[in-house]
Amino acid sequence: MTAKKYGGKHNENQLLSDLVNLVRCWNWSYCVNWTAEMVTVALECRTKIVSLISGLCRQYGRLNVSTASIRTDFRLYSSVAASALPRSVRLVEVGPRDGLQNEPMHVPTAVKLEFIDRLAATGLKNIEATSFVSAKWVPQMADHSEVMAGIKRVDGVTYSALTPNLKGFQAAVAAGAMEVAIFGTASESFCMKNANCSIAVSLQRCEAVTIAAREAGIRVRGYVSCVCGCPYEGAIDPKKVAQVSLSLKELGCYEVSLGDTIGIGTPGSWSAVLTEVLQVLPVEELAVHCHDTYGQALPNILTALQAGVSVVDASVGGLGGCPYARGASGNVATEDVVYMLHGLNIHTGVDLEKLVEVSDFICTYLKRPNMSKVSQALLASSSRVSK
Ligand SMILES: CC(C)(COP(=O)([O-])OP(=O)([O-])OC[C@H]1O[C@@H](n2cnc3c(N)ncnc32)[C@H](O)[C@@H]1OP(=O)([O-])[O-])[C@@H](O)C(=O)NCCC(=O)NCCSC(=O)C[C@@](C)(O)CC(=O)[O-]
Repeated sequence: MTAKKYGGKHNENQLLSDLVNLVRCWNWSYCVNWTAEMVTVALECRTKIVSLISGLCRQYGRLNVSTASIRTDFRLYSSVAASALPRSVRLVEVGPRDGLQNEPMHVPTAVKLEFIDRLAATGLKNIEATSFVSAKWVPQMADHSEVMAGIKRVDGVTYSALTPNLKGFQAAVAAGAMEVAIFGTASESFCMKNANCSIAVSLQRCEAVTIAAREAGIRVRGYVSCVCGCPYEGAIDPKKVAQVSLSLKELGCYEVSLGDTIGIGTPGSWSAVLTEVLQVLPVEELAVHCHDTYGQALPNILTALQAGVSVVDASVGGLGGCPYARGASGNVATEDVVYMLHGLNIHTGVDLEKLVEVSDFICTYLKRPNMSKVSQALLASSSRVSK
Protein backbone atom coordinates (compact mmCIF):
# COMPACT_ATOMS: atom_id res chain seq x y z
CA MET A 1 0.00 0.00 0.00
CA THR A 2 1.71 3.14 -1.15
CA ALA A 3 1.24 6.58 0.36
CA LYS A 4 -0.30 7.64 -2.96
CA LYS A 5 -2.86 4.84 -2.78
CA TYR A 6 -3.75 5.99 0.72
CA GLY A 7 -4.42 9.50 -0.57
CA GLY A 8 -1.39 11.06 1.12
CA LYS A 9 1.17 10.43 3.82
CA HIS A 10 -0.95 11.98 6.55
CA ASN A 11 -3.85 9.62 5.91
CA GLU A 12 -1.50 6.64 5.68
CA ASN A 13 -0.02 7.41 9.09
CA GLN A 14 -3.44 8.07 10.58
CA LEU A 15 -4.86 4.82 9.18
CA LEU A 16 -1.95 2.76 10.43
CA SER A 17 -2.04 4.29 13.90
CA ASP A 18 -5.83 3.75 14.06
CA LEU A 19 -5.41 0.10 13.03
CA VAL A 20 -2.75 -0.49 15.68
CA ASN A 21 -4.99 1.13 18.33
CA LEU A 22 -7.95 -0.88 17.09
CA VAL A 23 -6.06 -4.13 17.53
CA ARG A 24 -4.42 -3.20 20.84
CA CYS A 25 -7.69 -2.04 22.45
CA TRP A 26 -9.94 -4.18 20.24
CA ASN A 27 -12.15 -1.16 19.76
CA TRP A 28 -13.56 -0.47 16.31
CA SER A 29 -14.55 3.10 17.21
CA TYR A 30 -11.08 4.06 15.93
CA CYS A 31 -12.56 3.44 12.45
CA VAL A 32 -15.83 5.22 13.13
CA ASN A 33 -13.97 8.52 13.47
CA TRP A 34 -12.36 8.27 10.05
CA THR A 35 -12.88 11.16 7.71
CA ALA A 36 -14.80 10.60 4.46
CA GLU A 37 -11.53 10.71 2.51
CA MET A 38 -9.98 8.04 4.71
CA VAL A 39 -13.06 5.84 4.40
CA THR A 40 -12.80 6.01 0.62
CA VAL A 41 -9.14 5.10 0.80
CA ALA A 42 -9.78 2.30 3.29
CA LEU A 43 -12.60 0.82 1.21
CA GLU A 44 -10.42 0.86 -1.89
CA CYS A 45 -7.76 -1.10 0.05
CA ARG A 46 -10.23 -3.34 1.85
CA THR A 47 -8.47 -6.67 1.26
CA LYS A 48 -5.08 -5.30 2.19
CA ILE A 49 -6.42 -3.64 5.34
CA VAL A 50 -8.12 -6.85 6.48
CA SER A 51 -4.85 -8.78 6.07
CA LEU A 52 -2.98 -5.96 7.81
CA ILE A 53 -5.37 -6.21 10.79
CA SER A 54 -4.90 -10.01 10.80
CA GLY A 55 -1.13 -9.53 10.93
CA LEU A 56 -1.43 -7.00 13.75
CA CYS A 57 -3.69 -9.43 15.65
CA ARG A 58 -0.95 -12.07 15.50
CA GLN A 59 1.65 -9.49 16.51
CA TYR A 60 -0.41 -8.36 19.54
CA GLY A 61 -1.42 -11.89 20.57
CA ARG A 62 -5.08 -11.74 19.50
CA LEU A 63 -4.97 -15.28 18.18
CA ASN A 64 -8.67 -16.03 18.61
CA VAL A 65 -9.80 -13.40 16.02
CA SER A 66 -10.49 -14.96 12.62
CA THR A 67 -9.93 -13.20 9.30
CA ALA A 68 -13.62 -13.83 8.46
CA SER A 69 -14.75 -11.94 11.57
CA ILE A 70 -12.32 -9.08 10.83
CA ARG A 71 -13.77 -8.87 7.31
CA THR A 72 -17.35 -8.68 8.67
CA ASP A 73 -16.50 -6.11 11.35
CA PHE A 74 -14.51 -4.01 8.89
CA ARG A 75 -17.48 -3.92 6.49
CA LEU A 76 -19.83 -2.90 9.33
CA TYR A 77 -17.67 -0.19 10.90
CA SER A 78 -16.38 1.33 7.69
CA SER A 79 -19.99 1.71 6.52
CA VAL A 80 -20.81 3.51 9.80
CA ALA A 81 -17.81 5.74 9.20
CA ALA A 82 -18.90 6.27 5.59
CA SER A 83 -22.23 7.69 6.79
CA ALA A 84 -20.44 9.80 9.40
CA LEU A 85 -22.51 12.71 10.62
CA PRO A 86 -21.13 16.24 10.76
CA ARG A 87 -19.39 17.20 14.01
CA SER A 88 -21.25 20.50 14.22
CA VAL A 89 -24.38 21.98 12.67
CA ARG A 90 -25.18 25.64 12.01
CA LEU A 91 -28.80 26.39 12.78
CA VAL A 92 -30.68 29.12 10.94
CA GLU A 93 -33.53 30.31 13.13
CA VAL A 94 -36.42 31.40 10.93
CA GLY A 95 -39.02 31.84 13.70
CA PRO A 96 -39.30 35.65 13.53
CA ARG A 97 -39.88 35.50 9.75
CA ASP A 98 -41.25 32.14 8.59
CA GLY A 99 -42.62 31.47 12.07
CA LEU A 100 -44.61 34.67 12.40
CA GLN A 101 -45.55 35.44 8.78
CA ASN A 102 -48.56 33.14 8.89
CA GLU A 103 -49.81 34.02 12.38
CA PRO A 104 -53.30 35.51 12.24
CA MET A 105 -52.81 37.56 15.44
CA HIS A 106 -51.03 40.90 14.95
CA VAL A 107 -47.72 40.76 16.78
CA PRO A 108 -46.50 44.21 17.91
CA THR A 109 -42.99 45.26 16.89
CA ALA A 110 -41.84 45.36 20.54
CA VAL A 111 -42.77 41.69 20.99
CA LYS A 112 -40.96 40.71 17.79
CA LEU A 113 -37.88 42.56 19.00
CA GLU A 114 -37.95 40.86 22.39
CA PHE A 115 -38.37 37.53 20.61
CA ILE A 116 -35.32 38.16 18.38
CA ASP A 117 -33.15 39.46 21.23
CA ARG A 118 -34.00 36.44 23.37
CA LEU A 119 -33.20 34.09 20.47
CA ALA A 120 -29.77 35.70 20.10
CA ALA A 121 -29.12 35.06 23.81
CA THR A 122 -29.54 31.29 23.32
CA GLY A 123 -26.36 30.98 21.27
CA LEU A 124 -28.06 30.95 17.85
CA LYS A 125 -25.81 32.66 15.33
CA ASN A 126 -28.14 33.06 12.35
CA ILE A 127 -31.54 34.67 12.76
CA GLU A 128 -33.86 35.51 9.88
CA ALA A 129 -35.52 38.49 11.49
CA THR A 130 -38.21 39.59 9.02
CA SER A 131 -39.11 39.87 5.35
CA PHE A 132 -39.23 42.92 3.13
CA VAL A 133 -42.23 41.79 1.13
CA SER A 134 -45.39 43.66 0.24
CA ALA A 135 -47.55 44.40 3.30
CA LYS A 136 -50.58 43.69 1.10
CA TRP A 137 -49.29 40.16 0.63
CA VAL A 138 -48.03 39.48 4.15
CA PRO A 139 -49.46 42.03 6.62
CA GLN A 140 -47.62 40.51 9.61
CA MET A 141 -44.27 41.62 8.11
CA ALA A 142 -45.37 45.24 7.49
CA ASP A 143 -43.10 46.55 10.28
CA HIS A 144 -39.97 45.00 8.70
CA SER A 145 -37.91 48.22 8.79
CA GLU A 146 -38.69 48.92 12.46
CA VAL A 147 -37.87 45.32 13.37
CA MET A 148 -34.59 45.24 11.50
CA ALA A 149 -33.51 48.63 12.83
CA GLY A 150 -34.62 47.93 16.42
CA ILE A 151 -32.69 44.72 17.12
CA LYS A 152 -30.10 44.91 19.92
CA ARG A 153 -27.23 43.53 17.90
CA VAL A 154 -25.15 40.78 19.46
CA ASP A 155 -21.60 40.34 18.16
CA GLY A 156 -21.22 37.24 16.02
CA VAL A 157 -24.94 36.96 15.22
CA THR A 158 -26.08 37.48 11.63
CA TYR A 159 -29.52 39.08 11.31
CA SER A 160 -30.94 38.48 7.85
CA ALA A 161 -34.13 39.29 5.94
CA LEU A 162 -36.08 37.77 3.09
CA THR A 163 -36.17 40.08 0.04
CA PRO A 164 -38.15 39.07 -3.06
CA ASN A 165 -37.01 41.96 -5.26
CA LEU A 166 -34.78 45.03 -5.50
CA LYS A 167 -37.27 47.22 -3.66
CA GLY A 168 -37.22 44.81 -0.71
CA PHE A 169 -33.43 44.53 -0.84
CA GLN A 170 -32.90 48.29 -0.74
CA ALA A 171 -35.27 48.71 2.20
CA ALA A 172 -33.63 45.79 4.04
CA VAL A 173 -30.13 47.20 3.66
CA ALA A 174 -31.31 50.70 4.68
CA ALA A 175 -32.72 49.18 7.87
CA GLY A 176 -29.47 47.34 8.66
CA ALA A 177 -29.89 43.80 7.28
CA MET A 178 -26.51 42.04 7.36
CA GLU A 179 -27.54 39.35 4.90
CA VAL A 180 -30.55 38.77 2.65
CA ALA A 181 -32.36 35.72 1.35
CA ILE A 182 -34.01 35.37 -2.03
CA PHE A 183 -36.48 32.69 -2.96
CA GLY A 184 -36.90 30.56 -6.01
CA THR A 185 -39.24 27.64 -6.36
CA ALA A 186 -39.32 24.36 -8.19
CA SER A 187 -43.04 24.73 -8.98
CA GLU A 188 -44.52 27.19 -11.53
CA SER A 189 -47.94 27.21 -9.83
CA PHE A 190 -46.53 27.89 -6.37
CA CYS A 191 -44.31 30.65 -7.76
CA MET A 192 -47.36 32.32 -9.26
CA LYS A 193 -49.32 32.11 -5.99
CA ASN A 194 -46.41 33.20 -3.81
CA ALA A 195 -44.63 35.81 -5.89
CA ASN A 196 -47.18 36.58 -8.61
CA CYS A 197 -44.80 35.65 -11.42
CA SER A 198 -43.24 32.73 -13.30
CA ILE A 199 -40.08 30.96 -12.13
CA ALA A 200 -38.11 32.71 -14.90
CA VAL A 201 -39.32 36.16 -13.82
CA SER A 202 -38.70 35.41 -10.15
CA LEU A 203 -35.12 34.46 -11.02
CA GLN A 204 -34.72 37.75 -12.90
CA ARG A 205 -35.86 39.59 -9.77
CA CYS A 206 -33.41 37.50 -7.75
CA GLU A 207 -30.64 38.47 -10.15
CA ALA A 208 -31.36 42.16 -9.59
CA VAL A 209 -30.98 41.53 -5.86
CA THR A 210 -27.74 39.58 -6.20
CA ILE A 211 -26.17 42.24 -8.44
CA ALA A 212 -27.03 44.97 -5.94
CA ALA A 213 -25.92 42.79 -3.04
CA ARG A 214 -22.55 42.14 -4.63
CA GLU A 215 -22.01 45.89 -5.02
CA ALA A 216 -23.04 46.47 -1.40
CA GLY A 217 -20.94 43.56 -0.08
CA ILE A 218 -23.98 41.77 1.35
CA ARG A 219 -24.16 37.97 1.36
CA VAL A 220 -27.17 36.33 -0.28
CA ARG A 221 -28.75 33.06 0.69
CA GLY A 222 -31.20 31.28 -1.63
CA TYR A 223 -34.30 29.23 -0.93
CA VAL A 224 -35.86 26.69 -3.24
CA SER A 225 -39.47 25.97 -2.27
CA CYS A 226 -41.57 22.87 -2.88
CA VAL A 227 -38.60 20.54 -3.21
CA CYS A 228 -40.59 17.45 -2.21
CA GLY A 229 -43.97 18.45 -3.61
CA CYS A 230 -46.25 21.37 -4.38
CA PRO A 231 -49.70 22.09 -2.92
CA TYR A 232 -50.99 22.93 -6.42
CA GLU A 233 -48.99 20.65 -8.76
CA GLY A 234 -48.30 17.62 -6.58
CA ALA A 235 -45.07 15.76 -7.29
CA ILE A 236 -42.02 17.80 -8.28
CA ASP A 237 -39.19 16.34 -10.31
CA PRO A 238 -35.95 16.41 -8.26
CA LYS A 239 -34.16 17.42 -11.49
CA LYS A 240 -36.18 20.66 -11.46
CA VAL A 241 -35.08 21.26 -7.86
CA ALA A 242 -31.45 20.77 -8.90
CA GLN A 243 -31.91 23.14 -11.85
CA VAL A 244 -33.32 25.98 -9.71
CA SER A 245 -30.68 25.36 -7.01
CA LEU A 246 -27.96 25.69 -9.64
CA SER A 247 -29.53 28.91 -10.97
CA LEU A 248 -29.44 30.40 -7.46
CA LYS A 249 -25.82 29.36 -7.01
CA GLU A 250 -24.92 30.86 -10.39
CA LEU A 251 -26.60 34.11 -9.36
CA GLY A 252 -24.18 34.24 -6.44
CA CYS A 253 -25.95 32.66 -3.45
CA TYR A 254 -23.37 31.38 -0.98
CA GLU A 255 -25.81 28.73 0.23
CA VAL A 256 -29.06 27.21 -1.02
CA SER A 257 -31.69 26.08 1.45
CA LEU A 258 -33.96 23.33 0.15
CA GLY A 259 -37.50 23.93 1.40
CA ASP A 260 -40.07 21.21 1.87
CA THR A 261 -42.69 23.95 2.02
CA ILE A 262 -45.64 21.70 2.80
CA GLY A 263 -43.75 19.14 4.87
CA ILE A 264 -44.73 16.28 2.61
CA GLY A 265 -41.27 14.72 2.19
CA THR A 266 -39.98 11.48 3.66
CA PRO A 267 -36.40 10.22 3.98
CA GLY A 268 -37.08 8.48 0.64
CA SER A 269 -38.10 11.59 -1.28
CA TRP A 270 -35.43 13.70 0.44
CA SER A 271 -32.77 11.17 -0.60
CA ALA A 272 -33.91 11.51 -4.21
CA VAL A 273 -33.80 15.32 -4.01
CA LEU A 274 -30.41 15.40 -2.31
CA THR A 275 -28.95 12.94 -4.80
CA GLU A 276 -29.94 15.22 -7.70
CA VAL A 277 -28.94 18.49 -6.04
CA LEU A 278 -25.57 17.12 -4.94
CA GLN A 279 -24.74 16.58 -8.62
CA VAL A 280 -24.71 20.35 -9.11
CA LEU A 281 -23.89 21.87 -5.70
CA PRO A 282 -21.24 20.95 -3.14
CA VAL A 283 -22.72 19.73 0.13
CA GLU A 284 -21.06 22.61 2.02
CA GLU A 285 -23.34 25.03 0.14
CA LEU A 286 -26.58 23.26 1.04
CA ALA A 287 -29.06 23.68 3.88
CA VAL A 288 -32.39 22.01 4.57
CA HIS A 289 -35.64 23.70 5.56
CA CYS A 290 -38.19 21.16 6.71
CA HIS A 291 -41.81 21.72 7.64
CA ASP A 292 -43.34 19.11 9.88
CA THR A 293 -46.85 18.66 8.46
CA TYR A 294 -46.55 14.87 8.28
CA GLY A 295 -44.24 14.50 11.30
CA GLN A 296 -41.29 13.61 9.05
CA ALA A 297 -39.07 16.62 9.65
CA LEU A 298 -36.58 15.02 12.07
CA PRO A 299 -36.00 11.84 10.04
CA ASN A 300 -35.71 14.04 6.95
CA ILE A 301 -33.08 16.19 8.65
CA LEU A 302 -31.21 13.07 9.76
CA THR A 303 -31.22 11.88 6.14
CA ALA A 304 -29.70 15.21 5.09
CA LEU A 305 -27.05 15.01 7.84
CA GLN A 306 -26.12 11.53 6.66
CA ALA A 307 -25.64 13.00 3.19
CA GLY A 308 -23.22 15.52 4.72
CA VAL A 309 -25.48 18.58 5.06
CA SER A 310 -24.54 20.65 8.12
CA VAL A 311 -26.87 23.65 7.97
CA VAL A 312 -30.46 23.28 9.19
CA ASP A 313 -33.29 25.85 9.26
CA ALA A 314 -35.79 25.65 12.11
CA SER A 315 -38.30 27.72 14.01
CA VAL A 316 -38.81 27.67 17.80
CA GLY A 317 -42.05 26.15 18.97
CA GLY A 318 -42.59 24.76 15.46
CA LEU A 319 -44.10 28.11 14.43
CA GLY A 320 -44.65 28.85 10.81
CA GLY A 321 -45.89 28.06 7.39
CA CYS A 322 -46.22 29.89 4.15
CA PRO A 323 -49.49 31.82 3.68
CA TYR A 324 -49.44 30.92 -0.02
CA ALA A 325 -48.92 27.17 0.45
CA ARG A 326 -52.29 25.56 1.11
CA GLY A 327 -52.01 22.97 3.88
CA ALA A 328 -48.53 24.00 5.01
CA SER A 329 -47.97 23.71 8.73
CA GLY A 330 -45.13 24.83 10.96
CA ASN A 331 -41.41 24.42 10.53
CA VAL A 332 -39.56 21.81 12.46
CA ALA A 333 -39.14 23.10 16.02
CA THR A 334 -35.62 24.35 16.75
CA GLU A 335 -35.69 22.74 20.22
CA ASP A 336 -36.45 19.33 18.68
CA VAL A 337 -33.57 19.69 16.22
CA VAL A 338 -31.17 20.81 18.97
CA TYR A 339 -32.22 17.92 21.22
CA MET A 340 -31.65 15.40 18.42
CA LEU A 341 -28.30 16.93 17.43
CA HIS A 342 -27.00 17.02 21.01
CA GLY A 343 -28.13 13.41 21.39
CA LEU A 344 -25.95 12.60 18.39
CA ASN A 345 -23.02 14.47 19.98
CA ILE A 346 -23.22 17.14 17.29
CA HIS A 347 -22.24 20.63 18.40
CA THR A 348 -24.74 23.50 17.90
CA GLY A 349 -23.58 26.13 20.39
CA VAL A 350 -27.20 26.54 21.49
CA ASP A 351 -28.43 26.40 25.09
CA LEU A 352 -31.49 24.13 24.97
CA GLU A 353 -32.96 25.35 28.26
CA LYS A 354 -32.85 28.98 27.17
CA LEU A 355 -34.32 28.02 23.81
CA VAL A 356 -37.28 26.34 25.49
CA GLU A 357 -37.85 29.51 27.54
CA VAL A 358 -37.97 31.61 24.35
CA SER A 359 -40.30 29.13 22.74
CA ASP A 360 -42.61 29.29 25.76
CA PHE A 361 -42.48 33.10 25.69
CA ILE A 362 -43.59 33.40 22.07
CA CYS A 363 -46.16 30.59 22.11
CA THR A 364 -47.71 32.00 25.29
CA TYR A 365 -47.88 35.43 23.67
CA LEU A 366 -49.50 33.98 20.56
CA LYS A 367 -51.90 31.90 22.70
CA ARG A 368 -51.10 28.88 20.60
CA PRO A 369 -49.99 25.38 21.58
CA ASN A 370 -46.26 24.80 21.56
CA MET A 371 -45.66 22.27 18.76
CA SER A 372 -42.23 21.25 20.01
CA LYS A 373 -42.29 17.84 21.70
CA VAL A 374 -39.07 18.76 23.52
CA SER A 375 -40.56 22.00 24.86
CA GLN A 376 -43.74 20.15 25.86
CA ALA A 377 -41.71 17.55 27.77
CA LEU A 378 -39.33 19.99 29.46
CA LEU A 379 -42.02 22.52 30.36
CA ALA A 380 -44.26 19.75 31.77
CA SER A 381 -41.45 18.33 33.88
CA SER A 382 -40.42 21.78 35.22
CA SER A 383 -44.04 22.57 36.15
CA ARG A 384 -44.28 19.18 37.95
CA VAL A 385 -41.09 20.00 39.87
CA SER A 386 -42.29 23.47 40.87
CA LYS A 387 -45.63 22.12 42.22
C1 LIG B 1 -43.08 39.71 -4.72
C2 LIG B 1 -44.30 40.61 -4.56
C3 LIG B 1 -43.90 41.91 -3.91
C4 LIG B 1 -44.84 40.89 -5.94
O1 LIG B 1 -46.13 41.45 -5.83
P1 LIG B 1 -46.84 42.12 -7.07
O2 LIG B 1 -48.19 42.59 -6.60
O3 LIG B 1 -46.81 41.22 -8.23
O4 LIG B 1 -45.80 43.27 -7.35
P2 LIG B 1 -45.87 44.73 -7.83
O5 LIG B 1 -44.48 45.05 -8.27
O6 LIG B 1 -47.01 44.91 -8.82
O7 LIG B 1 -46.18 45.58 -6.52
C5 LIG B 1 -47.44 45.61 -5.90
C6 LIG B 1 -47.35 46.45 -4.67
O8 LIG B 1 -46.41 45.90 -3.75
C7 LIG B 1 -45.36 46.84 -3.50
N1 LIG B 1 -44.12 46.12 -3.36
C8 LIG B 1 -43.47 45.43 -4.30
N2 LIG B 1 -42.36 44.88 -3.76
C9 LIG B 1 -42.35 45.22 -2.46
C10 LIG B 1 -41.47 44.95 -1.41
N3 LIG B 1 -40.38 44.20 -1.56
N4 LIG B 1 -41.74 45.45 -0.20
C11 LIG B 1 -42.84 46.19 0.00
N5 LIG B 1 -43.72 46.50 -0.97
C12 LIG B 1 -43.46 46.01 -2.21
C13 LIG B 1 -45.36 47.76 -4.72
O9 LIG B 1 -44.76 48.99 -4.41
C14 LIG B 1 -46.83 47.87 -4.99
O10 LIG B 1 -47.43 48.74 -4.05
P3 LIG B 1 -48.71 49.65 -4.46
O11 LIG B 1 -48.22 50.50 -5.59
O12 LIG B 1 -49.78 48.68 -4.88
O13 LIG B 1 -49.00 50.39 -3.20
C15 LIG B 1 -45.39 39.90 -3.74
O14 LIG B 1 -45.84 38.80 -4.44
C16 LIG B 1 -44.91 39.49 -2.40
O15 LIG B 1 -44.65 40.31 -1.52
N6 LIG B 1 -44.80 38.14 -2.19
C17 LIG B 1 -44.23 37.62 -0.97
C18 LIG B 1 -45.02 36.46 -0.49
C19 LIG B 1 -44.33 35.92 0.73
O16 LIG B 1 -43.74 36.63 1.51
N7 LIG B 1 -44.45 34.58 0.91
C20 LIG B 1 -43.84 33.94 2.03
C21 LIG B 1 -42.36 33.87 1.94
S1 LIG B 1 -41.76 32.52 0.96
C22 LIG B 1 -41.80 31.19 2.05
O17 LIG B 1 -42.31 31.29 3.11
C23 LIG B 1 -41.10 29.91 1.65
C24 LIG B 1 -39.74 29.74 2.36
C25 LIG B 1 -38.76 30.83 1.93
O18 LIG B 1 -39.88 29.85 3.78
C26 LIG B 1 -39.12 28.38 2.04
C27 LIG B 1 -40.09 27.21 2.11
O19 LIG B 1 -40.68 26.94 3.18
O20 LIG B 1 -40.23 26.56 1.08
